[in-house]
Amino acid sequence: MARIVFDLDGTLIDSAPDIQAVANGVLGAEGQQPITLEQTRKFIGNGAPTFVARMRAARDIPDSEQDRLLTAFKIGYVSAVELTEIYAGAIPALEALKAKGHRLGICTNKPFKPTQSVLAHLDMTRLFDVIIGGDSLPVHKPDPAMLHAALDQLGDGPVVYVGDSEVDAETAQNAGVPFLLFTQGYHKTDVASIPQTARFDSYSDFVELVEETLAGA
Ligand SMILES: O=C(O)COP(=O)(O)O
Ligand SMILES: [Mg+2]
Repeated sequence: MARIVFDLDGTLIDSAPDIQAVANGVLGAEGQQPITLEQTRKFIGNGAPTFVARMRAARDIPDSEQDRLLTAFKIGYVSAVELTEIYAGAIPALEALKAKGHRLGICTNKPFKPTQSVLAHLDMTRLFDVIIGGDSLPVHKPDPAMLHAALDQLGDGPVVYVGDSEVDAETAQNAGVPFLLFTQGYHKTDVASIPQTARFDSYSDFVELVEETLAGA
């Protein structure tokens, strides 16, 4: 049986509307204009500190405000669950993989507490044997240590990593594992230019794609 590890934001859940709302709450309290959903999607991927730095840069807020605004952002982030939606077909696909005996994990740059909150809110915690957040280790993706930590906790067996961004592709390359790219998430460049084993647009044929990838690995 295999170990299948997933990124979270932009891969299993469309969380950008919640992240945008938290960001705009922080900006509003500073007397700043809001950021758009499109900007939010571009700023996601490298964890909360980088998101806040990109948000500040969009509003010309100086570096000296980083720690204060990151603290405010993280406070709002823990309960930011109401606007997030699971991508169509993701839950049946995860359940089918589990039913086949595969072990599933999460490896996200989202901080651990908001990860726990949103997974619990969406009744998804039950699906995963390991959850590693962006602040669970001293380093985060694209450092392969997060993925290695998740894989170690899942035991033995072949591996697939599933994500939506350039950061995930780099993480998979750094860890030397096959990478499946979900094209509907928050990538910044053309999907064809992102290093990948294969890519998919919908979860309807995802289980077959995983089995093919495992067979070819
Ligand atoms: O929080 C982020 O920046 C990205 O989260 P992800 O790693 O689940 O895409
Ligand atoms: Mg992602």
